[in-house]
Amino acid sequence: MGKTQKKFGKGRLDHYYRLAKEKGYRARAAFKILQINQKYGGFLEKSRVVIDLCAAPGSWCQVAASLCPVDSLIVGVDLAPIKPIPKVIAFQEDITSDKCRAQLRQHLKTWKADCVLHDGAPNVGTAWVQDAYTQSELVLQSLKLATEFLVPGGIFVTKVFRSKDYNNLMWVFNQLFSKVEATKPPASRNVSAEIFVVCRGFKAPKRIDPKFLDPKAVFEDLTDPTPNYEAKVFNPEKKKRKRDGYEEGNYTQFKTMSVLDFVKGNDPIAALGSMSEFKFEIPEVGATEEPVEREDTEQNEEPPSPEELHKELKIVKKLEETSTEVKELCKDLKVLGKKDFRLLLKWRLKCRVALGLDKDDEDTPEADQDPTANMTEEEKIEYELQGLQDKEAARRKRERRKKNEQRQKEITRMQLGMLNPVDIGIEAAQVGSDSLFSLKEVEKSGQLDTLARGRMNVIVTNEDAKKKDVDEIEIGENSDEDADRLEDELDVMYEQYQERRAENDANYRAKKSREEHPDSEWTGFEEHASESDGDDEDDGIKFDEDYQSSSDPESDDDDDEPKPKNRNLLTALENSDAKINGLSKTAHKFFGQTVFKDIDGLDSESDSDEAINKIVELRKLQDHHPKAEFDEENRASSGQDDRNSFEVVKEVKEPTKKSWSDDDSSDDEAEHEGRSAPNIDIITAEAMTLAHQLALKEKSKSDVIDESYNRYSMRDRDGLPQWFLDDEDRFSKAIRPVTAEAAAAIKAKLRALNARPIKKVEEAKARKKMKAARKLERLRKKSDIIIEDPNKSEKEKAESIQKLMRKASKKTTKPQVKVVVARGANRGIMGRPKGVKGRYKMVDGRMKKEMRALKRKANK
Ligand SMILES: C[S@@+](CC[C@H](N)C(=O)[O-])C[C@H]1O[C@@H](n2cnc3c(N)ncnc32)[C@H](O)[C@@H]1O
Repeated sequence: MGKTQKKFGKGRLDHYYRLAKEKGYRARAAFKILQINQKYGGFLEKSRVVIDLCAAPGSWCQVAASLCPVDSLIVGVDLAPIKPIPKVIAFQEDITSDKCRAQLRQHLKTWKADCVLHDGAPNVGTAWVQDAYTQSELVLQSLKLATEFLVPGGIFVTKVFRSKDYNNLMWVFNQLFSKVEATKPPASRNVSAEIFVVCRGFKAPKRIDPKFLDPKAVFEDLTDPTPNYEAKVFNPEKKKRKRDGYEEGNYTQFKTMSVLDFVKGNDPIAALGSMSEFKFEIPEVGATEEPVEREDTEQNEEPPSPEELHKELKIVKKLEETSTEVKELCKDLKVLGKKDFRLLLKWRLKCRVALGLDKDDEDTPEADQDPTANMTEEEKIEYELQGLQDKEAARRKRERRKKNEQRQKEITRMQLGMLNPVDIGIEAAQVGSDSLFSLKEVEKSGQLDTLARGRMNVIVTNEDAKKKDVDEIEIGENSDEDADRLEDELDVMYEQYQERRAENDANYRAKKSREEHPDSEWTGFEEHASESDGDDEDDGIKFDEDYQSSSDPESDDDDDEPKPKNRNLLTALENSDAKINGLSKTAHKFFGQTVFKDIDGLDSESDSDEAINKIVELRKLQDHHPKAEFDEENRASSGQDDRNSFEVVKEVKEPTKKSWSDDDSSDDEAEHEGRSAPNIDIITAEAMTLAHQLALKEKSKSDVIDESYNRYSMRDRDGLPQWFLDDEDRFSKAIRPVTAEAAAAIKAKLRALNARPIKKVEEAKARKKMKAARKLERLRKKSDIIIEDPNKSEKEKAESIQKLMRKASKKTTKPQVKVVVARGANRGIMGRPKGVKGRYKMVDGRMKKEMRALKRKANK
């Protein structure tokens, strides 16, 4: 098989490749040094001694041999053998070895080099095994040789790669040379990360700090001193293969640390991010791979003795907070989640208090570290005021959070039917004032009976009545402030992580928007109560608008402003004139829908809930005929209500069979327009299975309701962080059965959906149709005129119409535009080019190429 030539990237055999062949250079790299030499004043022409490090196959040596003065000494060295070059001494050696240095010395004798060239790159030669050094280390090694052999004022040319080490290298070059410039000769491919640094004016210091030439010192000095371990929680680093091997002296990925170091260290997050285990042992000297800076011991202070450490460890172990859970968590830090980290951080704070490193907020005598000691009277007052304000704000925030959590919990329970109103009152009273309301308030307002009798949506709280109790909650929480702060930071990071995900992941965005606009079913009045502008008088209890805004546990966190205090606990609304024909506004709106318009008697004042219940029942029976005449008997008004029955009323779709059908044509959509409930489309195999089961009467409604009460539906979500809930929603959910038929149905449905033309095509077709219709209309009008013309005979009329029709059916073709490339005879001419008829367009020959290049650039 013949050799195939690569056409792209580095493998492309380009202009310089051919030129090198032409000129007899061993590599196209020759042009790089030629161009550098030209740019920097032809230094090779003035060099009598040149050392070429990493010279194989030897093109730089060839250039040097051709440019340097006739009797110059040119020495080339490489790991790979270099075929002999006239006027060049070449030998095979590793430039990082002492042997190489010795050989160079041997060849140079007492001379010094005017110029040291280095074009080394690991893994490009043939000596793969020896090529252990990284490019930057190789550069530093070559610099080392250069500093040894260069004359004062000499030139060092080296190749470097743009990497994180680049700046460090440049810094070192600048210390040793008076002029340092980076350049990329045209012969160097743009796709290559290489650039060349030309260091002129070697300073030839008498003594060079070995650190300047020590790869460890040069490349590690400037590494980020404080890695952000916190960020690692939500921004895990992309795992890279350890191509460089293990860290020096650390041949394991499992890192341990003594709990004492964790507790005493001032960067617990770093420890949590980098360690694998916290050991309940005293720290050995040098045992931790990453030495921990301690807050408690000053740099020059004596380290604690082993006895002291034992004592401290004992205290930590005996601490009440050092639970089995904490111990287990310490065993494998790499598998912990945010909640576990938080627990460990809290535990650390407690340990610090126990070890006397921190003071417990509760018994900290403020005078101990009185920051106001050096303040003027005015400053003191301001300081105190500020402190009070901060405290008040924090208290309010905590208070609201707790309140909301409690409310949320109770409302969820009530919605699930787990509580009746009396329970709520009792529970709230037990919990304290930080709940929905206090029973005393209810009693005072005289609404206790009303409350106990009926079902309610929301109970309004009286904020003032609670204030005195809130202070109690505050106790013991100050010590958690640090943990709170960390928690907040993590929450912010989680939000940012979600934003980033939303930006990059279209599926995620779609899912979110589905969550925001769910195709929820209408489940009765209560769900919509909050939307009805506080008109939900069904229970005789006013819906507090404030409540609505504060019921979102997240909404209040940023908002420290106190809410308006119009929270009268209960407001009797029996006499409210908001009722319309005996129905609440919501109910009135509902029965105002077209499906009810033929049902007589709904307007009558005597129509009460029982009649409505009957409607519901009737509709259930009639299912297919919602607009059927309502029996006279059923219209009779009757006694008192059982409002709960509304909750199960669902909108009945007209043709029932269509609700399960896969046909979602536009006609169908039009049919559904104007209805209150959305056109529910079955898109998952689970839903399809359920639909089949319901349709085949394998399952009843009550079965479905029963199934919805499972261990997942009763989950307590209050107070849990969003990231946790998101995870739960993803992984901890009921697995619904799927039948093969349902899966096949969904598959077929999706196939049909995909087979449909896209919107644009449909639109284009519609436009075409519309144009044709207009044309036809115009023709019709014209032919009408012809027919009505009294001066024409019937034959003439027929002919004229036929002519019209022929003209209309004639296909019109767009005039073609001829593209003329402006080259050769056409270049630079004004006006129509010779021999071109009709419409034409002059184009630049390069345009196509350039457009492509621009596109490529934009895509990068
Ligand atoms: C890009 S080539 C040099 C091309 C050369 N300048 C020319 O014009 O022909 C890089 C060379 O660096 C050499 N090299 C890599 N590591 C080396 C080392 N430690 N000691 C000596 N040579 C090394 C490789 O063997 C390879 O031949």
